[in-house]
Amino acid sequence: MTVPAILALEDGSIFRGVAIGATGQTVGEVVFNTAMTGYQEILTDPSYAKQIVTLTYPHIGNTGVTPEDEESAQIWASGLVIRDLAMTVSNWRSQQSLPDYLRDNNIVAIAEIDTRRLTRILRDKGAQNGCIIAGDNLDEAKALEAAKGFPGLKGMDLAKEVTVSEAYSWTESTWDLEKGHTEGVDSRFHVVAYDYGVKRNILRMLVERGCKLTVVPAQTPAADVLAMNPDGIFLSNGPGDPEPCDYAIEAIKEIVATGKPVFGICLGHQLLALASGAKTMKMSTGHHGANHPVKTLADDTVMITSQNHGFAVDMDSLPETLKVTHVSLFDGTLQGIHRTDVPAFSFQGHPEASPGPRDCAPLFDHFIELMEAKSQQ
Ligand SMILES: NC(=O)CC[C@H](N)C(=O)O
Repeated sequence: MTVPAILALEDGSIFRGVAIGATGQTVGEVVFNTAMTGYQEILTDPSYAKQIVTLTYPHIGNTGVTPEDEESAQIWASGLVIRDLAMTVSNWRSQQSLPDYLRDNNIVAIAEIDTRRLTRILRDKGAQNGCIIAGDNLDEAKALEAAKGFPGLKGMDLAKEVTVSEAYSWTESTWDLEKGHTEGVDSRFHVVAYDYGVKRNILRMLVERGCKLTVVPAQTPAADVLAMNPDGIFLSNGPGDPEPCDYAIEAIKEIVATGKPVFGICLGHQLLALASGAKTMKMSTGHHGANHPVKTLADDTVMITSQNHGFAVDMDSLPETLKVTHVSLFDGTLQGIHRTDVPAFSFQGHPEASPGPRDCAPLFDHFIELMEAKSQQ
């Protein structure tokens, strides 16, 4: 039996469709993601907290879901909007269908939506706050009111909400076709990773490169991290606005001052920039997809990258100690920085992919090189 659903945007647009997840109501910032695959990794990326994701690829659900592809312990996206749900699941790794997975996780989702019309609105007007209601007796006015009532992500510190409560160690490495997820061996470096909403594949790619990982809560003071005497510190991705995360900015300032190697991804990149004296801003549509060209300024090469961010570091605000290393070829925004005075660098996109291309995996190798160089001093 089909259950009806509606999506309302703060600009007054109403879309009617069918529910493919839980019944009920959800609100958040509506953003579009252009990746053709990886809906499960997208849903479980903690950086999507308080966001409703619409996928521009029209046919979704055909490969089902598997616990092996979870990027965190739960779905963090506030909702899902798609054009067409696959009628059948066909993949040897699948353990559950997408609608069952959404219902089990109590996620409200809507299909049969004109996602091209929706994406044009988001592209032209910028990300919109929105509301999905799924169930009988749908009330458009109520959905519109809820969409308008969502305060928006600007000024919202979500890293401290999605982080873990206790520190833990992580030993799982990357996925192998024959072995599944492997365990790390021969760890050469101890890395403390700040969890602002970390994606598992980042941790796996560090383990794969010989790191022993201790993952710590977002609000862990720098002194506690330094007391563990790490070889390097990693700053994770995460949801919300980086600017209000004053505890993180403070801790990063202290850590960077020690001269220990630091690597930041996405929110971690923005926080390293803020801790170095730069400014961040809210973008209009943001970048969400798996095909974004990014130029490496050092050698004029182009990487196709995975992206998921709605804030960016303001290129005009960089202090002298920050050198630009990467720029987006879609809109010229800042994609990477390196400190000129200490071994600290960061990237705005997602080198861990998951989903997406692996062109920028060498950024992880650069972190290892910095730790190697430091250990030889
Ligand atoms: N993936 C991320 O870490 C996102 C960073 C930040 N929340 C943004 O939207 O820009």
